[in-house]
Amino acid sequence: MNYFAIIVAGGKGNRMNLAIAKQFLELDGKPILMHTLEAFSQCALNPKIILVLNIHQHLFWEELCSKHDFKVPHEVVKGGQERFDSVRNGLKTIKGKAIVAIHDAVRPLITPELILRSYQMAEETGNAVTAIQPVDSVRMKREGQASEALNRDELFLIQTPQTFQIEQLKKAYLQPYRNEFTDDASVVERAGYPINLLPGERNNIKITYEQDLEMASFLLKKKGF
Ligand SMILES: Nc1ccn([C@@H]2O[C@H](COP(=O)(O)OP(=O)(O)OP(=O)(O)O)[C@@H](O)[C@H]2O)c(=O)n1
Ligand SMILES: C[C@](O)(CO)[C@H](O)COP(=O)(O)O
Repeated sequence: MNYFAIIVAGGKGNRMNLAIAKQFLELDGKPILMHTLEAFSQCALNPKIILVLNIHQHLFWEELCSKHDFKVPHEVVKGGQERFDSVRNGLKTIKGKAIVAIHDAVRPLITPELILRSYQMAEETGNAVTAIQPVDSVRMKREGQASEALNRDELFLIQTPQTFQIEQLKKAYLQPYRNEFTDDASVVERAGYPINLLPGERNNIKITYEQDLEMASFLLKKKGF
């Protein structure tokens, strides 16, 4: 079997509100994105890595790779307007039978072990979407209505990697973009495939705000990565 990883890094990091997109910010002396690629390069299945980057950042990335003597093999593909478009661009480069993991560049604490489990489960069952359960109580509030308690035992917080047999992804990503497509599972589910959840990791945080970067730095030191 052929194993691929599409690392989506084509975003602008608007919520972080810094001059530089968050995937290039330094974490323990090197860009966040390099930690993420290294984790995939350490997966026992040796996936081929496709990195999706905004076209205006390709040269900057090359410079960063030289500066940090970064040697993890990868192919660079141009990003799109939405995360959905970036994934679709990455997918276009993959031909033939494959298992494809899609992962946010800004989740650098992902472990090679979870990546491996994700490929194994997707190969056996069609797909594997990593998720953890909430520890806080949860309420739903619809406009004009009072808030309502939800049963948190029935709720899951979805992470990446989200890993699929390529047939599912190719069919799903033929659909036009919809606002509710916030991840790959929602796209594949709408194409008619049931989604299988795989226990994720609490440290696999998505760096969205500055506090997340501080937390990632702390967790990295603690784990002695
Ligand atoms: N057009 C886009 C938008 C997002 N992403 C990637 O998808 C992942 C998750 O997206 P998010 O955390 O929302 O990143 P940004 O879009 O950069 O952040 P923001 O929404 O705050 O602008 C990130 O690795 C981001 O680079 C992408 O490849 N292409
Ligand atoms: C894909 C994702 O990380 C799963 O939790 C999430 O949906 C990305 O959302 P964002 O708003 O693009 O960060």
